[in-house]
Amino acid sequence: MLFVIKNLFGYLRPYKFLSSLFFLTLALDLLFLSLAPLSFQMIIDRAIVPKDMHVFSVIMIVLAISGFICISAGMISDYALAKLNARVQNDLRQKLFAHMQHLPVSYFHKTRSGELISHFSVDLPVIDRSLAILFTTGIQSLVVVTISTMVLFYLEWVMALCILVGAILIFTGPYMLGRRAHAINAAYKEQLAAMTNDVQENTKAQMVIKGFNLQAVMIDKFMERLELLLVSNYRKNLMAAKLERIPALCLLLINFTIIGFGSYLALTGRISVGSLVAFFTMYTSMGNAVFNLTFTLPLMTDAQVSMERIQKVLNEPSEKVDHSSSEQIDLRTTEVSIKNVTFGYQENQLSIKQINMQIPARSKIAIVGSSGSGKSTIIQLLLGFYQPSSGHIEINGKKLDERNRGAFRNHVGVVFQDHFLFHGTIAENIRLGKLDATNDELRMAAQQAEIHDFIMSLPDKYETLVLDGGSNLSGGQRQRLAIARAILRNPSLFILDEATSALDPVSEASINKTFAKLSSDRTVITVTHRLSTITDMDQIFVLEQGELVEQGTHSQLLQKRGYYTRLWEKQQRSFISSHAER
Ligand SMILES: Nc1ncnc2c1ncn2[C@@H]1O[C@H](COP(=O)(O)OP(=O)(O)OP(=O)(O)O)[C@@H](O)[C@H]1O
Repeated sequence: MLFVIKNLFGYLRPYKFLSSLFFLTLALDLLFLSLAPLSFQMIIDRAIVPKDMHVFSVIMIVLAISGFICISAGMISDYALAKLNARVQNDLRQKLFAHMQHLPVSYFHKTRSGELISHFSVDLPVIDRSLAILFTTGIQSLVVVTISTMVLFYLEWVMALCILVGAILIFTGPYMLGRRAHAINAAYKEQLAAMTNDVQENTKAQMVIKGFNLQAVMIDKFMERLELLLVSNYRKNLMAAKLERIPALCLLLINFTIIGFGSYLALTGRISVGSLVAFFTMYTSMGNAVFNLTFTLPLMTDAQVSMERIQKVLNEPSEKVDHSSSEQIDLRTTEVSIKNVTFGYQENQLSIKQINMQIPARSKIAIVGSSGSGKSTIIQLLLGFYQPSSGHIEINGKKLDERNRGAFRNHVGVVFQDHFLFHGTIAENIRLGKLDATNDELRMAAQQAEIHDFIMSLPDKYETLVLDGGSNLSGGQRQRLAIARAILRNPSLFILDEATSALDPVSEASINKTFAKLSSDRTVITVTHRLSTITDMDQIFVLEQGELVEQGTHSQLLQKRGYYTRLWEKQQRSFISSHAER
């Protein structure tokens, strides 16, 4: 509970004025609510029993004025809390999302996307609810209990002592269950995140599922997941019920004791009837407050787990990128050197072994090799997504990890194998390459990527909506948009990782010509399987099982009659046979 309260107050720190307004008005509101039962004693003992109309009128006027102040204060505190709560939620969403943007690619490779989504869809709403309830019911109940206890001690200390002991008993049960409740809640949230992940994966895989008729298999798999979630949910609900039920039982026991003992004191004339009524009224309001407090206990456990889950993401170290730095990199006069680089995604499994590559400025190089030979891994290392386990990469003669990676990436135009398009218009998607690009620049990039004519044939032209991931476009159209995005950036280094793999050979040759024109004074690194597209490259690096096995120009490599020649001849044979079949 303390952890939750400390965190919630931490979230309020930036809003000093609103917080002060809230707590001040809340205090006024609660002071009246807590002391109101005392008016029964005054009215009975000082007005009704002595039949004093004047005192009665004064008490009623004081009550009316206090009531007005109390209602106004309550309304202001509602307004302040509503605003505070919305701001805190907003801050947390912003903080979490901004932090995610700076997490390294390796984090996303090892974390299920459903897990991250569940922080927004499950954990943040829990914090929202806990803040609302703790700062209304929670604080209200706590203040009522504190003030009531003091007044009860003033009215009848022996009975008050009984209540205090009872109140301690009420919270002992939930306190002892705390650790177990935390574990159960954390397990439930993990299962919930796994289910979110399954649903997300399923929506993305619908074509494969329908194509392979896997609906029944998917439903069975999901049922297995739901089985686990069901058990976990049941445990969580049962624990929440226990956390509420145990205090409720204790409270009943105290009620019984207090009613009996209080009535006995009044019967034996040790306290006045007014005091007894005031005591019972005060005790009833205190009992309600204690009861409300017990309701907040399961929520506090829930909030603690959610806060810890969010904090875990926020504690993940960010990638070293400083976009604000003005470090200048000009690859037109420099080179890229990969020196003795070894790397494995897992410690005991190397994907790249002792690779050396010299890529001079303005050169066009290709990296080829069979599937899984490590081509894309080199690109990921080059972009600084991962750190080599030994060796290093130099850009412009300076180690990449000593450079400002943001500044370096500003000079790179990259087209990935999985070119992602965002939900938005075609223009917005291309403009991501250069946010301040003019419409003319945008059109020019689209023309160079040979997608302009297609865009103009659409009813909404550049304002056509691209659905999530570009699902309303063909693979080739998506690829061309991604190429236009990279061209618009006007980079000094093009990195093309299977950038034209979705295009037909004629379109691919045409786009390659565009790149050749564009890159006359730039460095181009191409990863490809189609050897026919790289015959005029300045240098070709051939990888096999993470090792650099050959390098040279196309003709030099053919003369070696090694691994490259075998790959080349294999592709030529399949090209000839596919043409012969037509
Ligand atoms: N994120 C990752 N986590 C763990 N292993 C990975 C990851 N990405 C790639 N690998 C492994 O690293 C090796 C090299 O993969 P890489 O993607 O670099 O090959 P590639 O030559 O680009 O293949 P392809 O031509 O099929 O795209 C493979 O064995 C692959 O399984």
